[in-house]
Amino acid sequence: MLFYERAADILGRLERRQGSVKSMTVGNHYLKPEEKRKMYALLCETLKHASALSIVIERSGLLQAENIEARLALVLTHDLLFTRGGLQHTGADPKLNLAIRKHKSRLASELERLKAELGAQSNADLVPAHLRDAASTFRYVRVNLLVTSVDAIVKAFQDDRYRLVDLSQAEGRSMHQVLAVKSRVFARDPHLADLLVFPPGTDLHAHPLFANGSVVLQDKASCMPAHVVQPAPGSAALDACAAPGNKTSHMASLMKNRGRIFAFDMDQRRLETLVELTGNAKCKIITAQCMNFLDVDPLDPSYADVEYALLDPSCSGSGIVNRQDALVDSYISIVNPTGTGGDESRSTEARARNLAEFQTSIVLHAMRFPGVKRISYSTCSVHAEENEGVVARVLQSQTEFGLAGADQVIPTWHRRGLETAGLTKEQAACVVRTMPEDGTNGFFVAGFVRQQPADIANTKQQLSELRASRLKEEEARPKSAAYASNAPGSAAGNAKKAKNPPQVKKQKQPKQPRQPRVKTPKQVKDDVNSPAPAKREPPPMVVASGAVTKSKGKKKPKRRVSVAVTQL
Ligand SMILES: C[S@@+](CC[C@H](N)C(=O)[O-])C[C@H]1O[C@@H](n2cnc3c(N)ncnc32)[C@H](O)[C@@H]1O
Repeated sequence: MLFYERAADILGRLERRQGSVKSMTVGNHYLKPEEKRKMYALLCETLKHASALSIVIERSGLLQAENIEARLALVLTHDLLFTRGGLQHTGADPKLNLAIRKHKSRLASELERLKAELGAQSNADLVPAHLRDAASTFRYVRVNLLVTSVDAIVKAFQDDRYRLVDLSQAEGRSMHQVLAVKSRVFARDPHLADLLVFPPGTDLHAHPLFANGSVVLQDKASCMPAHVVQPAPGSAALDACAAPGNKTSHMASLMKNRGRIFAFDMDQRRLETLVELTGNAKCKIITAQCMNFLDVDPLDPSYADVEYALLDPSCSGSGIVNRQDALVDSYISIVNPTGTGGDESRSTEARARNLAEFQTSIVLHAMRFPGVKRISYSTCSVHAEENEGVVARVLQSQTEFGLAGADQVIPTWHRRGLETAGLTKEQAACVVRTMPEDGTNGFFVAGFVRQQPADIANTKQQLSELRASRLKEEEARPKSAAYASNAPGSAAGNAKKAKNPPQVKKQKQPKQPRQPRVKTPKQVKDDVNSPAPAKREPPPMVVASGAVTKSKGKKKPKRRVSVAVTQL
């Protein structure tokens, strides 16, 4: 296939949602290495300008005159009108190249006419506003208080020629005006004390302060849960769905590396990333366990002193501002304005329902830990069913916990919950939402606080009933269905993970002795119950630090962590 034909083919696949722009361009084995970036750029730009290009093509009569396919016309017209070099000579059949060039002046005059109609000064102004918004999310830098202080980091950025601006003195100017794209400025975040804000597009991945663990690149919304759960230094906390560990490391930062954090996740690879990331961030109080949280026994004495629970379970991710997704969605709405996604939207609804059930069960399970007194529940979803809906169900299902008041849940943040899905106006005011127009991802956070002491006898009874019903469900399920139902929270998924905890300890490699990076529940229990080694500080916990190969004095080769990008 020639270059433009391939591009048109990928557009068709994007319409059918058969993959992402990235996977079908930079991850496309049919493309030569030198073509991959070009193809990626062509598709992103064509998608961005698809609405303007479609109008120009239609008005020019190109499709009828040359009898060419609409997607092919889009990519060809893009390059013809929007790139300096024009059409790539070998990008299409020479006859087609010639035919399209014949229409250049007509297409160009239609483009100018459209710009005049829309008051657009440049081609960039033709990009719809909602796609520009997606690119305008601020970059947030969380200061790792285990390594440094906010003041020290502010000074370090100033020394690096970044200018500190005071948002409280902005006098009616929007944050986007104060922190304009490409300017070398930054500000202290007005809501979260350990956060700094940089203009959209700032890339600090190569900055030494990121490389040495002094700062973590984490979206603002994702920094809210740790501030809502507010774990006290020296206490014990749990993170139920922890990997890749951004919120876990944030809790450790707020706890000043004092106390302990039990971090659970059922995905071993993600948990290994957690161990690495939290190790880079110098966290020393995290015990990482590869487990389904729903299988963790709240009455296990190891967790008796756990007072705080951060719950950030899997969700639809509908709040994540991903430019490419936004581009594809927008393109599909142009080429298929009436939408033929009936089945798709039905399955989305069903998925949201299943997720909400799973999310509710995670919150209710955390409430069974007798010492837990404060919980944060969060999702990066904008669907009420996964957010306010889950909160309402949790409140209806038990009486020991109530909603934390608005004064405890990022009180200065303006956007609160929706008065919907069973929440009253007062309850909705207690929870927090963020949206892309706030310069963050779409996100939701609620806090729960214990109102009555735990009824341990009742909890025990509930737990044994729960286990019995899961076992029954598992036995009743036909074997062949096991894989499909291995979703988070499903009984089969739980049973599978619980029965086959990953054995990371690899004893059979005498040349490279390793300590287990992620401990099995039994190993963790042994650690918790065994006395602290005399010289270790802090003592008994499995430390999720990068230093896991101390034993033979050999340095472990540094692994690159691909997840260390703007983190959710
Ligand atoms: C939204 S991500 C968590 C992100 C993480 N809190 C952070 O800030 O880095 C959800 C995680 O939940 C894990 N998960 C899903 N179901 C789980 C379960 N039943 N028990 C434990 N972990 C689960 C997934 O593997 C995934 O890593």
